[in-house]
Amino acid sequence: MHCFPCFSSPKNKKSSTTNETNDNNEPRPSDRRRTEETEETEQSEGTSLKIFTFRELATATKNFRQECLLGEGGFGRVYKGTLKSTGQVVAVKQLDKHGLHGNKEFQAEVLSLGQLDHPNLVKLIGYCADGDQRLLVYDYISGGSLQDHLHEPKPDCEPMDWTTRMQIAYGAAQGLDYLHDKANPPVIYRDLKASNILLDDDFSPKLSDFGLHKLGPGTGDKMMALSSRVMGTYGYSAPEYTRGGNLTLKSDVYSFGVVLLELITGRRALDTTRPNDEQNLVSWAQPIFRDPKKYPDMADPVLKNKLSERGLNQAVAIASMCVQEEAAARPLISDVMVALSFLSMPTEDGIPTAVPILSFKDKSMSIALSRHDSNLVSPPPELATEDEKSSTSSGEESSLDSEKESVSKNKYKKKHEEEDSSMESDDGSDSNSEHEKDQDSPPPKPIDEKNQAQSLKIKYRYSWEDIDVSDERLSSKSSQKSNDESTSSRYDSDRDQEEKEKEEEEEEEEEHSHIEHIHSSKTDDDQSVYFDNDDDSGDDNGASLHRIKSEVEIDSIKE
Ligand SMILES: Nc1ncnc2c1ncn2[C@@H]1O[C@H](COP(=O)(O)OP(=O)(O)OP(=O)(O)O)[C@@H](O)[C@H]1O
Repeated sequence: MHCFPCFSSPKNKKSSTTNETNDNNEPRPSDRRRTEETEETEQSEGTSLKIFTFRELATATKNFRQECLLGEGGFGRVYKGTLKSTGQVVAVKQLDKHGLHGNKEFQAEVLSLGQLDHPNLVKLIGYCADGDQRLLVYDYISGGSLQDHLHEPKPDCEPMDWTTRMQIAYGAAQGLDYLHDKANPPVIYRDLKASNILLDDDFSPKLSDFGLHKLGPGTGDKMMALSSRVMGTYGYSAPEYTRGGNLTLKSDVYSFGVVLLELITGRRALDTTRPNDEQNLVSWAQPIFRDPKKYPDMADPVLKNKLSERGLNQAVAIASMCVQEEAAARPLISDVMVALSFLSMPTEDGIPTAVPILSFKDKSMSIALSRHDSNLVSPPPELATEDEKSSTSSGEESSLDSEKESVSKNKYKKKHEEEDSSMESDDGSDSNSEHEKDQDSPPPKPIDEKNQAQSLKIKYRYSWEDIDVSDERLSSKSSQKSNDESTSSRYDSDRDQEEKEKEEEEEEEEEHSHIEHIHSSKTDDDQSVYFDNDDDSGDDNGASLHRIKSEVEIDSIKE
């Protein structure tokens, strides 16, 4: 049993002022007038967002009283409140004034935030823009943050069990996948960390604080110097972001990997109370990633063997993929999400009976769901030592995957081009053709629970691709160039192998003609662009990472 009430009481993290008589928060005459005129809260046109008066929110939070203060973050103070009109309990975020925007600008940003809706995101229910006051009103999430539960548990609270941890990771991955893959345009979270993952009463995670960077300090008319808010949070920020401000969807994947490591180890992303070489969680974990035998030593001691070694190995493997130095080598969050969906399966004894076998090779991650008693796990190729690489390739999972995964980036580049041209219809709708293809294919075949030798194989392929996009939301320009240069040199070296790969491709097609493609949960939209070019470069060095194709197959494990 976990005890959420431990974290339900309001807390004051940074503020020491009492707001009862805070002049700044005094309702303005115009607010009073509006409240008197309109009994009901206005609805923002075309959205479900409510427009609150300052007075309504002042009433809800007892005039922003200290006892209602939940805490203070990089964007301002957050108060717990109860809306008088509906009785709904809300969290009211009062944005700092130095990030102040004009009314129109603020509303445009808020309206786009209001479109985001997913069970694993904290729901924005409304806002207030009155005079120089900017407030956001969210659903109140009663269970506290992951940070509270993992790192600051109350003495009478039991530690979170393994399955719960994996379920939290899975839910957080779903929320992030929504922002990256489903939101249009995609949203880079920027500041994913344990304190921004709020937990509901049933431990369902909700990501908070997303999409606020345009409203907070560091933006707007009164631009501040590069603030800690803009630079993310140390210990969670991807190296490319910390070094040069290069921000992509893969920076979020890095931060996610750090959170997953926290869940696995029970350690903080940054813990200055530990010895020097253990203070930064990722730096501490990197050498261990190379030695799967040491994975059990990484597990949070409070879990005391109440976890499956296989599950642990797989979770560590996923985390190690996510926190790789090279952004391009990190998996997409959608792939991480699929892997975690298996690891988070609840079982009676808390030990999953089916765990995915992951393998990582040539920018490709395969996941096989197996009921075999295999503890095998392979770290990403970038992390494996030469010895490990060769031993992995002779292991069981290698027999599952090696034949398919030896195909190089160039070959997939070619395939992708073919797919692109065949998918583009006259009206430009490419998803329909795939949909039609799906309708023609045989219906999904369920996994046979009794067939121990059956596996579910999900395969994602990546390829380097020349691309020309300019969505600034996908990347900042500053240090993209170095990324592009390194990718294009790799791309060149691949060309030399073209003939060999052609042969491999033909062989592979023959080998797998018998495999029944039962289901594909991915659409062509998944062939997304994850890096954009340096617009200023004007050359064709900009190579981008594409996911070419995902497949889900049921196949027999070869013994
Ligand atoms: N919707 C919400 N429901 C319940 N509590 C919330 C909600 N949003 C924020 N809080 C709490 O309010 C406090 C301040 O949150 P906020 O997100 O502003 O800052 P933070 O996450 O602590 O720091 P940072 O701004 O650096 O991310 C935290 O304790 C947070 O858990």
